[in-house]
Amino acid sequence: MMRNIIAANWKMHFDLDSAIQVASQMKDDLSSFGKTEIIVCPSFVFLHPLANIFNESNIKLGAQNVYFEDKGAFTGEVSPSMLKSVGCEYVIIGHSERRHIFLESDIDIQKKVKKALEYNLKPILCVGETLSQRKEDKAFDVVERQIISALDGVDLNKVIIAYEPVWAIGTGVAADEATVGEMHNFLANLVEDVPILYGGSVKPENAFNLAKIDTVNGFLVGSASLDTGSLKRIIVEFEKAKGV
Ligand SMILES: O=C(CO)COP(=O)(O)O
Repeated sequence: MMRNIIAANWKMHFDLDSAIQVASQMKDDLSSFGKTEIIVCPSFVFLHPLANIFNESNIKLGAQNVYFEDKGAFTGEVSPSMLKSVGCEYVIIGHSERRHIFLESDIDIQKKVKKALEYNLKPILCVGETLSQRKEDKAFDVVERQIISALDGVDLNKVIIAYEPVWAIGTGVAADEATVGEMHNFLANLVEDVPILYGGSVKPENAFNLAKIDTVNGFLVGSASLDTGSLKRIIVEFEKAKGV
């Protein structure tokens, strides 16, 4: 049975007080979900306090980035062992905002995936095409290249993939079900037995229909994950669609 996973990407939101408040609320409100794995990915600076909150709950902790060296003179970077030491189990790697705003290359992302796994930190690898790549009919080539490059020689058992079409992120309009289904089926053939999440404007209103797609094994949720109520409704819709 494929795992069901809902991951929350908080991006660069909240201050310490509000992060603690929302996390505590999530711990209380989301503890009844047993069939869906829940992963919350806050800013680096909130990882440690949130690890204490989620301790002994069903919510796991993820970071939003990691560096590909063990340690050393890399001002401003965060190593996998640092993340492990504060109770982090997962890490988002290759998010489109990292690729496009911070110019991370496929090679950077490959190195990050490998280094994370060396420390038993589980990567949530993000892939996805831009609008112009889709218009030029290159979506499948782009996503395949991103996957093959990032996962070259990697033990797939510990990896989660998130398909996030860049043009659907933060727009309020998710990719339609046919588009998501087509890409998820393609990915499921490319990397068998790896959970594949969809991300890009997931909200309570579209979660059910997206979750109806067999090869959608969960969601990576941005803005709708900042509010416990909407994240809970997404999980409810997801579980309803999956019949779990
Ligand atoms: O980038 C995303 C999750 O990683 C998606 O963000 P939104 O859900 O805000 O579109």
